[in-house]
Amino acid sequence: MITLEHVSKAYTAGIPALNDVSLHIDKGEFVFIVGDSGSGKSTLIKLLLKELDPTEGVITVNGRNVNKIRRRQIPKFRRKIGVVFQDYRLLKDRNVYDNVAFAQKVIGESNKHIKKRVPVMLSMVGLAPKYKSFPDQMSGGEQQRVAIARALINEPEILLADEPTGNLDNNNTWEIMKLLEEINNRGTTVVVVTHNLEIVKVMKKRVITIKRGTIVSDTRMGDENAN
Ligand SMILES: Nc1ncnc2c1ncn2[C@@H]1O[C@H](COP(=O)(O)OP(=O)(O)OP(=O)(O)O)[C@@H](O)[C@H]1O
Repeated sequence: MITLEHVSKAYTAGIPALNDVSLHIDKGEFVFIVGDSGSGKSTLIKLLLKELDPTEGVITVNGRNVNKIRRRQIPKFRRKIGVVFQDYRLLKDRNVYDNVAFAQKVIGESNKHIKKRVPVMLSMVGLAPKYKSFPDQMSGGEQQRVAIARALINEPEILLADEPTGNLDNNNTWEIMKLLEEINNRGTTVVVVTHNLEIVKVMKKRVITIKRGTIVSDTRMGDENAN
């Protein structure tokens, strides 16, 4: 599903942001990526989305060698990857329905299909009654749910979440984590970048820790019992 083989990324001369990283994430896994600020987590996400190219190494996502994807093939490649960010990135001048529908419009889905599909996604994230609300009228947790619905509406195989609970209080953080777990239980591979070690501890998933651009540990549920 996701494979990195000896991947490095240097922005400038000096210590690379990622340094000889190899990892494999299987279809259906739920993985946390943790590490201090500046350790290379966002760089890794950008490489997976082909927003950046590696300086060295091979990246495979959904069976495609990302290095070999041509510029014009990038939109199609990204369709199979849902992404959510800390700051939600919703369209402020569009309501909830339109924000979610937008992801389908850009890939040319028919209005008929969109009208059926958007309410299904909004129900899944618990926001069906709020379809007419605008982002500014919603809590952070609700906005993140809209972002998740938008990320999933085109049925991606992978959901990448970069600090999805970074702006949320404790309650909303757990609600979003439960939702991500549910999405994973339905078969989507979920990769969550976070600073929040509390959630990582409680969720008991695979945890990849990055330090100064290198993977320093990769543990699975239950491994931590040894400590
Ligand atoms: N566009 C860029 N140009 C030059 N250096 C960059 C660029 N983006 C990131 N870096 C550097 O690469 C390293 C890794 O950054 P990255 O954003 O991947 O870290 P991070 O783990 O996501 O940090 P944070 O948790 O603060 O978001 C840092 O030293 C950062 O300063």
